[in-house]
Amino acid sequence: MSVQNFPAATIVGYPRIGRHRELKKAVEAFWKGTANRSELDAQVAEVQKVNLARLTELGLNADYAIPASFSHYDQVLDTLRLVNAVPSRFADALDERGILPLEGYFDLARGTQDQPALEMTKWFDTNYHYLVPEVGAQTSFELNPEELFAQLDIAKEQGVRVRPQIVGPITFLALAKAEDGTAPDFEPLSRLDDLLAVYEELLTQLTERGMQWVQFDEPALVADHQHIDAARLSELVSSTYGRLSAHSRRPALFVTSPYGDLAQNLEPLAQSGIEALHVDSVSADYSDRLQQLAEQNGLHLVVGAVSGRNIWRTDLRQTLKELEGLKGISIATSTSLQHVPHDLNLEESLREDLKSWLAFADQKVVEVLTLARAVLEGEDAVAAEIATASDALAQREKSEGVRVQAIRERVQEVTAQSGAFERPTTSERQQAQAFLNLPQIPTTTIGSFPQTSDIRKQRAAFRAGTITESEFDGFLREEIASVIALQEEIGLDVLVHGEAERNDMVQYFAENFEGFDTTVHGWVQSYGSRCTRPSILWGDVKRSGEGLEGSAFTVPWISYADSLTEKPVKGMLTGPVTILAWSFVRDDQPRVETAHQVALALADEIADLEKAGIKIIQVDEPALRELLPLRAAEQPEYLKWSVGSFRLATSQVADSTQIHTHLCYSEFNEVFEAIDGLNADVTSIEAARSRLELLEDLPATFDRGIGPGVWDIHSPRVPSVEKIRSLLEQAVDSVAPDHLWSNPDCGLKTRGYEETRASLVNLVEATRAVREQVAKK
Ligand code: MET
Ligand SMILES: [Zn+2]
Repeated sequence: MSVQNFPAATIVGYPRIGRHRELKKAVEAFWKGTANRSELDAQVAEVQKVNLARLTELGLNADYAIPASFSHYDQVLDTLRLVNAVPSRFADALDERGILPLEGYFDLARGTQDQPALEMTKWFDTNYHYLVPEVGAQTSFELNPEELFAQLDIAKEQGVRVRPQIVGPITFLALAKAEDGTAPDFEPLSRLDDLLAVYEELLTQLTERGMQWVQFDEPALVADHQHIDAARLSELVSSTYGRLSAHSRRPALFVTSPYGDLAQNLEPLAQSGIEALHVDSVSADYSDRLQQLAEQNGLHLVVGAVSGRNIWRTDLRQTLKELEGLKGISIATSTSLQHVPHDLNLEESLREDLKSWLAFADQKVVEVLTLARAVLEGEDAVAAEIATASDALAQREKSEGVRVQAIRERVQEVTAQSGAFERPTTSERQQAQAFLNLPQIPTTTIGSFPQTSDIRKQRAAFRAGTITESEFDGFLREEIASVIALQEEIGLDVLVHGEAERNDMVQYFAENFEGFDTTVHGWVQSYGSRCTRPSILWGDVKRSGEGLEGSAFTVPWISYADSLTEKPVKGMLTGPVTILAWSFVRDDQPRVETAHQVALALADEIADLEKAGIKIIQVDEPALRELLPLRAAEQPEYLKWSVGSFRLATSQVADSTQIHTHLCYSEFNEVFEAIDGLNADVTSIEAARSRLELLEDLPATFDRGIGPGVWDIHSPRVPSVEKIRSLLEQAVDSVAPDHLWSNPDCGLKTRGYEETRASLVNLVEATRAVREQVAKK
C-alpha cells in the first residue's frame, strides 16, 4: 500500500446542520410530508456542497483534509446503517433488499406507531445525543455503503477529495446496548469479529473507489466503561486495528480519539499498524508522550490542538509553545466541530470586544491552518496572527464585568457559612410539606407546555418591535391562563405555568443574568433536527438589576399562574450545572467558581419565589450526568462540586417548601448516589424510553419522591392508558406508593396540543386506576 501524505491541517468533523439550519428545515419538511424524497436529497446535497465550498475557501484544500462528516440525523445511526445492524424489532424498516433505507433510518431515530425509537443518550461528555444501537447474538452485519458513497460522490462532483469518516468498530459496539431478549451476560462487544468482517469489506470497496485515507473515530478509547474491563479494551484495540491494518486492500487508516486521554489504549493503538493517529491535546495533557509519538516510525501524529468544544479564541502563542520541537506533525481540532456554531461572522449584533475573544467553527479552521503553517514554516511565518490572538486575550482579561470584586466577595462569604449547603432531614421536611395535601402518586408535568407557532410568532414580533412589551405580556398571560385551565380540566395535581415566556431553558436565564451574552445564529445540534443556541458565559454572574442580588424575573409569571388556581403551581428554574453545561463557559477559572456564582443567583430567585407564596419549586438539572468526567478517577471531584452547586442554590428554603428536580437524556443509574446527594424532595427522571430499567438500580435508602417518566415525549406517539398503567404498576414494585409520582419524562415544548391533551388525559386516568389499586392492597 502506498500512502499519500496526510494533510498538514485538518478537522475531525464539521457542523452538518447548515449555516442557517437548512438540515433541520429539510428533514422536518420531509417528516411532515411537505417535501418529497428527491427534494430532501437535493437540499441535503446543497448543505454538503456549501460546507465543502466554505472549507475549501478557508484554506482546507489539501486532498483528504476534509472529512465526510455529514449526517442526516446522527453519526452512530449512520454507522448502524452502514453495517446494516438493524435491531430485530425494526425488521419492518428494511426494504425489499433487506437493507435499511433512509425512511427506515428515520423510523429507528423517531419511532413508529408500533416501536419506540432507539434510546438516545449523551455522546461522551458533550451535549450531543446519539442513538443507542441494539445488538444481539443474532444481529446480522452487512455492508450498506449507499449513503457514504453518496457523500463521496457529492464531494467528487465539487472537485473535493474528502476522507470517509466512520464511527470505529470498538466505539460502535461499546456504545451499543444488548438487544432485548439476549442472555443476561451477552455483550455487544462479543460480536466484534463479525463486525470487523464488514469493516474489512468496506476497506476493500473504498480502495476500489480510489480512496487513500479513511477516518475511524474511536472516542470510546478515552473513557472508562462500567461493563468493559480496561485491560480487555486495550487488547481489543491491538487486535482490532492489527486486523484492519493487515487487510490487504485498504486505504491508509486514520484513527481519532477525541474528548479525552487514550491512557492505557495509547500504546496498543500507536503500535497496531495504523498510519495516522489523532490525539486530543486540549482535553488531555499528553506533554512528553507527543514527542515519542511524533518520532515513531510509520505513524503520523495528528495533534488536536484547537478545541472543538468551546468558542474561545485559541491562545496561539501558548499552543505553539506546547508543540515546540515536534516535527512532521499535522494539526487538527481536538474533536469534531459539531459542538460549536458555524461562523462567528454571522453574528452581527454581538459586542465587538466579546467577538474578538471568540472563534466558532470557521474561525477554528483558520486557527488550525495557522498552527499548521507555524509547524511547517516556523512561528515567524504567522507572527501577525499570534500577536492578534494574544492582544485579544489580554483585552479579555481586563475587560469590565469579567471579574467583579463584590460578586466574588459575596460568593466567598456565603459558601464559607456553615449550613450553606444543608437542609434539615427529609423526614422533617416530609412532615412540614404534608399541608400540600397531595394524593398518592401525584400527577404533574415537567414544566413546559407546547411552544406553538403562535407563541413563536408573538415572540418574534416582540423582538422585531412590531408589538409592544405590554402587548407581548398580555399575550403570555393569556397563554398561561389557558395552560392552567387545561391542566385543571385534565385533573392534574401539581400545575405549571407552561414556560411560554422562555425561548430556551438556559438562554432565558442567561438573558436575565449579568455575565452572559446570547447569539443570534449560534446554533449547535443537540440531536437529530434539534438544535440549541448556547449562551456565552464570559463574566461574573448575578441577577440583572440593582445591587448584588438583582431582581426577580420568574416570579411575575409564576405568581400570576398561581393566582388562577387553588391547586399548587410549581415554580420552575434551571439548575446551575445545566446552565453551565448548556452554555459556552469561560475557560479562565475553575468551573466550580462559576457554578457557585450561578447557584447564588438562583438562590436569590428561589427566595423571591418563596416570598411570593410559591410552595413547590423545581430546579431542573437534566445535564447533571452530562459533565461527568469520562475517567472514573475524576468523577468524585466533579460530583462534589456539581451536587454542591445545586445544594447551594436550594438549601436555604423553608422545610415546608418542596424542592423538585428533573433529570433527563442520560443513563442515571451510575449517579444515583449523586442524585440522592442533591437532597431534593422529588426527582422526576427520564425513563420511558429505557422502559423503567433504572428503577431496578434505585438504592433502597432513597427516601424521596421519584417520578419515573411514564410518557416518552420524544416520540410523537400518544401513550395508551394501558401502557402508562403497566409502567406505573411496574414502578410500584420498586418504589413505595408514597414516594411515587406520575409524569411525562420531559417538558412538552416540542409536542403539539392535541397529543399533549390526549396523553395527559391518559396519564391521569392510568394514575387514578393504579392509585385505587394501591389503596385496596
Ligand atoms: C430538558 S429538561 C426540560 C425541563 C423544563 N422544565 C421543560 O419542561 O421544558
Ligand atoms: Zn427533561
